Amino acid sequence: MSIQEELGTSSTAKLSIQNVSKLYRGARQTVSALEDINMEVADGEFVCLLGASGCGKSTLLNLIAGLEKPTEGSIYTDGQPITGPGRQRMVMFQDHALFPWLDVMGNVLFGLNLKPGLTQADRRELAMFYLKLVGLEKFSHANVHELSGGMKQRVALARALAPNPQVLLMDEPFAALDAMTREQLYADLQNIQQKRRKTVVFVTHNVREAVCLGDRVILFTPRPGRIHTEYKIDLPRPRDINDVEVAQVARTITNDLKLHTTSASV
Ligand SMILES: Nc1ncnc2c1ncn2[C@@H]1O[C@H](COP(=O)(O)OP(=O)(O)OP(=O)(O)O)[C@@H](O)[C@H]1O
Repeated sequence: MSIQEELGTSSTAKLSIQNVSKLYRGARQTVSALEDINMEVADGEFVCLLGASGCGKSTLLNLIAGLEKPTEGSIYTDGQPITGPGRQRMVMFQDHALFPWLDVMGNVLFGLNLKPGLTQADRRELAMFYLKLVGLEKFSHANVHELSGGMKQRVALARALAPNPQVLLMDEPFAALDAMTREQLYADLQNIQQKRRKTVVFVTHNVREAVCLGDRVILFTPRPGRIHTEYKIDLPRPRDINDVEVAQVARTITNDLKLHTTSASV
């Protein structure tokens, strides 16, 4: 594969989640984490999964990633059943999970090293392209411990984007950051999404964050997690989390959410 093909936007991914339930069977109890989930994610769509702690958001993300298997039902990408992890579905977690023994460039190269058909020079060029995209081109030789929390998450984002996956799965990636850093990352992520157009599934329990980022927000009920309501967010982009319109839509969703739980944040 040429570097030009690598840098092209991949654009045929679509997720289909059909009748998915997930039970965790323990020695003493069985937890029903998800029950009869049906949803589709269109190619290039940014979908936020929203709900209180324990409603199964991360479980669904792990099922889409292929890290776990549903107890019932199936998940398809481009019509093919997901049977395990794959390079077309990259995951980014709340904890950056960077390798401390590698520098910034080494971390971004990590996923690229597994890709066949690229020279080492191609890989370095691609890694630098993604470091530029997240605004860290001057930090390619920095060690992980020298970076702020926000910078670490930027490196994690560059590392997830570098293999050019069709689907990006993000599990509360900004939850541990301070408000100002988070706001900058909301702007950057929207900018990156405009340029690289991925199919994104983003887990959060922050209503405003979901409205700020999502094309669609899917609200889950608490255990067992079921889809309660879907909201199409038709606000213009780029959005700022402090926009009045974002706050208004968030207020509507929060009122719905309060009917089911008190532990989500606005
Ligand atoms: N490996 C596991 N073994 C047993 N139970 C689990 C496991 N993983 C998750 N659960 C249970 O499944 C339910 C859903 O958990 P999950 O982490 O998916 O929720 P969540 O909505 O992502 O929560 P949070 O917002 O707190 O991360 C919870 O009751 C949790 O305790």
